[in-house]
Amino acid sequence: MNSLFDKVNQHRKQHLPFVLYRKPNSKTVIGLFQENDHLYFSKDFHEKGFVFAPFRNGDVIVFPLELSSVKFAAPHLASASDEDFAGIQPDSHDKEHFMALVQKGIDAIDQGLFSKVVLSRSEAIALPEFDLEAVFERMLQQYSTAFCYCWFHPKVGMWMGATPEKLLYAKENKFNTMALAGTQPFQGNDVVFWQNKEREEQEFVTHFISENLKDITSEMTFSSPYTTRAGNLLHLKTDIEGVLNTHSNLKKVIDILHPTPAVCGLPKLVAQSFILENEGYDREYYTGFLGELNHDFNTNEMASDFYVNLRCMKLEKDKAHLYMGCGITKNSHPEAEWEETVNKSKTMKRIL
Ligand SMILES: C=C(O[C@H]1C=CC=C(C(=O)O)[C@@H]1O)C(=O)O
Repeated sequence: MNSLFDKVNQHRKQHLPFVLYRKPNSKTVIGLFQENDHLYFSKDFHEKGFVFAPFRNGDVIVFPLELSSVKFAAPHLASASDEDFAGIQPDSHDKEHFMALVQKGIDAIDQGLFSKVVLSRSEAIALPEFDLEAVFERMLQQYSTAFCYCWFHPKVGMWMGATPEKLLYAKENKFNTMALAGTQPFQGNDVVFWQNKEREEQEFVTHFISENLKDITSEMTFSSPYTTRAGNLLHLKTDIEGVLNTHSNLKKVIDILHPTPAVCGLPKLVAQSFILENEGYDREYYTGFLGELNHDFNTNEMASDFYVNLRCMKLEKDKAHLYMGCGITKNSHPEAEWEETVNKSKTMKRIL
């Protein structure tokens, strides 16, 4: 990792953009270093490079391959600990505010405005000392099955995260994605019981993908939902794969999938307006997506590999802003949803 971090430190000093990432279950860390400080935006996902997209429909930033240098590292990491972690306690004001927001979401569902909405909050924590290399290594070590990244652009800021959710992998006309939703803490048990609330919340996502990709695919297969672990949390997941038909292209698939009901809601546009009007803060890149665009940096093949930006934080000089949300359905309870965000906040708190 030393020479990779020499390059990172050089780039940070010169205020130049870079991204470091490691794919789920991979041992290789890839670094992409843009050699100027322009902000480039993708035009219909035709470029090759690394994209970073916000939650709201808007400009998708790309680090273009032809303007960047690439470096690899294969760090030796100690094995992760399973210790429970209490973490810094959030403010009681935040709790009241979030529970009121969840109640408003439940009321809107009862009034028939939408059937699911994903509501979130952000929490700032002080970081008097921050060692990027140490934090990044802890993230790799703790979350071997996540997509781990650190992304920086001098005109946007620094973001870091360890997300369990793939948005889309596409190569030629084949693709795969997942429906990930429903959360409970990992308690070391082999047999896990899921309530109807979580099952329904996850089925919404699977159903949305199946209904909406139908017109641009010629084949699609779905696994049964199964339990998957992300750090100290468990989720329900359905694997989805298929073949895109000739009416399709990458832009069309992304426009359909993003933002999925795992981070936004159903129907998508009403849920999104409710979020924008009521959450009371700007999600920016949280619940956006990021990843390789039209280029697999490991194999140099033409493929795209995008992840949803979850379990992430925005880093400022002496502060980190953490972001976490949860799917609200008619059966949600504000207190339980609050606890879920507290558990999700530990993903980043644990490595700081
Ligand atoms: C919106 C988040 O998680 C999503 C992904 C998995 C499980 C979720 C849930 O159980 O609510 C969310 O849909 C987040 O972690 O901030």
